[in-house]
Amino acid sequence: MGSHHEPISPFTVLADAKPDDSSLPAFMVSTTRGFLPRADPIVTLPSEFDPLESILQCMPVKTSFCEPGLLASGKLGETVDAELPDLTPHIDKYAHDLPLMNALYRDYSFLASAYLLEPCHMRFVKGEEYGLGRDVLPANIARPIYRCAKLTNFKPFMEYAGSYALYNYRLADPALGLDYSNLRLIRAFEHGLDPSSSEAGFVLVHIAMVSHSPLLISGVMDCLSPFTSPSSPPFSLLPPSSAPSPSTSSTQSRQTFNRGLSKMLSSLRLINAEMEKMWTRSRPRSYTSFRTFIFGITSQSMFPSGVLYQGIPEFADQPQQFRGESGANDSMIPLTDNFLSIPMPDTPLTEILKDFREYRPSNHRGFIEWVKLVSDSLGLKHWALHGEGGKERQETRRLWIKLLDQVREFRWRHWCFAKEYILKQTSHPTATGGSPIVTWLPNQLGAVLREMERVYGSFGEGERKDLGGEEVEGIMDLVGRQKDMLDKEVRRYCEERGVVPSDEKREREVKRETAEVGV
Ligand code: HEM
Repeated sequence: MGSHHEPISPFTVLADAKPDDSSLPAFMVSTTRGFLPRADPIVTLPSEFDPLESILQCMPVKTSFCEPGLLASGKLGETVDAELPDLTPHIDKYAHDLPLMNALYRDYSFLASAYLLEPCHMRFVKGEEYGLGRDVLPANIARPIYRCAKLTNFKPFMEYAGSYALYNYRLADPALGLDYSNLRLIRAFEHGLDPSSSEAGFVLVHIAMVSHSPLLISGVMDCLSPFTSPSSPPFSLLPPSSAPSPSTSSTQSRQTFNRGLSKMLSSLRLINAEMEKMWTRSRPRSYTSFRTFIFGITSQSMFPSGVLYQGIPEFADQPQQFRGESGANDSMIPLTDNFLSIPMPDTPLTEILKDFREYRPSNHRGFIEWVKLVSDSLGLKHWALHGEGGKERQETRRLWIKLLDQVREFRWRHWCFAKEYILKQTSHPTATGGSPIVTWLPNQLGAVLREMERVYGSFGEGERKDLGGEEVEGIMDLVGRQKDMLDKEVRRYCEERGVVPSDEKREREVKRETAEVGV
């Protein structure tokens, strides 16, 4: 566990999201908008892009006029090939307006995914296997999406934040703000332009959850401020044996730290409560039909060798592979994982987790990495749980366990979603982001459950009793039960689907983690 006394250079989290400044990227972390874009997404494109707008309006299975659109009859591909001009030359005129570039990136990425996956959708609705998608993206989509993606720093394929979810809402009445009933989708594949549809509900629940992220971010910043601000009094992060007795400044710093943790906890509770509403806002049986369009082009049977982007010399005629949109690209849980230094097992599945973290706005990525750097290099977890601090330290421990419990709750509910929305509905083995569906989510959920037991077990018996009695004990009882349940469920799904669970491998991992990561 490292100790570090040099101040770490600060990361700028905006206190004013500057919604009118179009020279800044659409996505920058702020304490007012959190991980949402700095301003509500741009809906209307300049008139040069009318041909794009017109195809996108006619595209969904059910259009905004409630008529069957191009995807209902499988006519999107031929319409794009026959009617869409290459509008790339118009892009550079607006290149200074980064939020507009983001809107164009969103719109071209919707078109690209619909174009590539349309044949799979047509087979799916007939009850057949997905088969193969189109493996060539024509220049009239490839060139403009490549250009906008370069300007906005996204991959030239649909992403969760920049396109499908967080840059895809408008307010029905601007005066009513981000209230759920006021949110509408800008683009959709299936029935999503109807706000009561499952497609709309699926996307809008993500947005409603992220609307609670400002408090999470400001909690993290409050916690880290004594460590990262050069003007604050330094306090000890040394192991307990060599730590000096608590001084006023360290007590005050711990109080500040605990206030930050409480903010994070309030935010995560709101986020989890919003997530629970998914069950009614988006129905499990409807998920697999709009999901066809959000698959990626890596590790998917529909694109065994990826996709050739026409007209992009930089790609040198080599097929490209990108992960599909996935909540795995959301930033709230990765932020909390990094802040709490939750160790992930050293498995190929964790490599997928790291890869997912590449698919997000660059400012989000920078922030999450900065939090990891601060947390790891200062040995924050060790100080929080075992550093000096008297009764304030007990409070830190209580809050830390409750924060871990929120991450557990998120991942447990998420595993329940995966069972009901995916495993019960389809045998396709990979999720939209290209992760193996039976084992990937349990990889991280299992890691959190084990971390909770490890952290709790690192307190002395008397200290545990003093942690707040039944609430914390109740949390830990649940952890034990869920660990057993998860193991049994994963084993059963693996058996049913012929996936190798590699229990021995898992046991080896647990042993290694326990040996390596003392708290
Ligand atoms: C019906 C609802 C949902 C389903 C079926 C679902 C499905 C999935 C699947 C299958 C994955 C695995 C990665 C991949 O795509 O390949 C995943 C990952 C993830 N999703 Fe969702 N998701 C749902 C809702 C949400 C919501 C509302 C959020 C909120 C932000 C979210 C956040 C995440 C996160 C953070 C991960 C990474 C998990 C981890 O780190 O352990 N998901 N999701």
